Parts: sequence; C-alpha cells; structure tokens
Amino acid sequence: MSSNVNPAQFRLGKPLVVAIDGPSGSGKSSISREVARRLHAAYLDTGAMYRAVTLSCMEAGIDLTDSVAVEAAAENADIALSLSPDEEWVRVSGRDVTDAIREPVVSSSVSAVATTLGARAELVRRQQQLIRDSGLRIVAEGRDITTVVAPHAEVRILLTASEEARLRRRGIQLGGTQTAAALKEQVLVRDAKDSTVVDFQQAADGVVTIDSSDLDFEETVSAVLEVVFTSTH
Ligand SMILES: Nc1ncnc2c1ncn2[C@@H]1O[C@H](COP(=O)(O)OP(=O)(O)O)[C@@H](O)[C@H]1O
Ligand SMILES: Nc1ccn([C@H]2C[C@H](O)[C@@H](COP(=O)(O)OP(=O)(O)O)O2)c(=O)n1
Repeated sequence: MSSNVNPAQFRLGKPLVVAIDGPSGSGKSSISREVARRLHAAYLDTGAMYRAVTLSCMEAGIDLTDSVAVEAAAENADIALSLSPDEEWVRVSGRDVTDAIREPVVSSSVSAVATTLGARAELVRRQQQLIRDSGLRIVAEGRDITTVVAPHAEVRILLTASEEARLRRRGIQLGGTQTAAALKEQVLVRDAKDSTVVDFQQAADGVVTIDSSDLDFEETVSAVLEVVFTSTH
C-alpha cells in the first residue's frame, strides 16, 4: 500500500491526539514512534509505565498478587519517561531502566500489575496528565488508550496482526533468543491475561482497525497516516 499523505498537511497548533491500541507484537510501539516523528508529535509508550511499576515491585520484593501493595507501589512509583519519539529512556527514581523493563522476566510478570485495577487507575491518571502536558499533539499507544485514557482522541486506531505474525516479529525482535514456548508465554498468554481487564482485541465504536499481518513496516506507517488524515479532514 502506498500513501499520498504528506504529514505537512496536519497543521501544528490544532489538537492531534492519536490513540493506538493493540495486542502484543502488533507493532504499536515501533509504528507509533515513527508516526509521531512524521507528525512532529510527542510519543507516549504507556506499556513502559506498567513495566516500570512491575520492575519496581519485583526489586522491592512486593508480592505481585497482593493488589493493595501493588496499587500502593504504583501510586508511589517515581517514573519518568521520554516523550520524544527520537529518544528512548525510562527512569525509576532517577535510575535508567530502559533496558531492564524489556527483560523477559518483566514481560512474564507485567500482567499482574496490568490486572490490578487500582494500579491501572493511577497509571491512567498519569497518562492523561502526560497527554495534556504534551499540548495535545501526541501519539499514545497501549491497550486502553482508545477506550479509557483518551476516548475523545481525534484519531483512534486498533492495530492488529495475526498470532503468527506477532510471534514471528517478537522472535526476531528478541534476536532469536527465545524458545517457541517462551514466546507464546510472553505474547499470547500475556494477552489472554491482559484481556481480562481491558478489551484490545475488538475495536470499540468509532475505532478504526488496521490489520498489519500482510503489511510491511512502511506500509503500516502509511496506513496509520491515512487514517489520521481521513479522521481529521
Ligand atoms: N508491519 C510490520 N512488519 C514487520 N515487522 C514489524 C511491523 N510492525 C512492527 N514490526 C516489528 O515487530 C516488532 C514488534 O513491534 P512492536 O512495535 O514492539 O510491537 P508492540 O509494541 O505492539 O508489542 C518490532 O521489531 C517491529 O520493528
Ligand atoms: N495501556 C496499557 C499499556 C500496557 N498494558 C499492559 C499490557 C502489557 O502486558 C504490559 C506491557 O505493555 P507493552 O505495550 O510494553 O507490551 P508489548 O510487549 O509491547 O506488547 O502492560 C496495559 O494493560 N495497558
């Protein structure tokens, strides 16, 4: 798929919140980051915030099944993250955890935080504040951005891909280090757990679905920009 959309067509100054949800490995982070670059917008990776809380809990020896303790940890966590699509960093209490939050051990545990409703409420509040602080020119991605965090966003997209494509992409991304069983655990099993608290498998009313199974990276970026264009003109 090619695109005639020129990002210059999206005027600066007008609010442009682009909300993108989808399952693991669908391309949310990488596609959203590139779309943000092209739109000269900020970029918010909300999954990084769930991961940062998870790492904090694990390091503090907090039992991830103790919802009261996990909620308190989310409320107390000192998380800072880059909102620039050109810089990737996440800090907890001033310490760089950019790589640590992507470790498989965090991926395997993060659903415990994501399914703690009190922790979600706290992170949703912070995400809404970050979106306001961006001056409402931002691409925000996660699982509940189109429905809970930014239901009134100018553009709302569900980015999907087949299980096979998502497993293949995650496997390549992790450098072929994971067994098929470990990949399934980190992608499909995690999605099943996360789906118990938020629906990111079906598009809510008004949300446009883009299936990237048969699209390459550039084609997917173009498809998102097309939706941004048609949703705002
Ligand atoms: N359309 C695509 N075709 C091929 N690879 C893709 C596509 N979209 C994303 N990728 C790659 O798949 C991997 C997973 O993407 P990522 O953005 O981390 O997904 P998510 O944030 O949804 O888990 C990354 O290495 C990314 O570069
Ligand atoms: N808005 C969000 C973002 C992420 N989550 C949860 C779901 C995921 O298991 C974790 C990590 O999210 P992340 O987007 O980094 O996950 P991926 O590995 O990219 O699929 O956080 C969520 O519940 N709500």
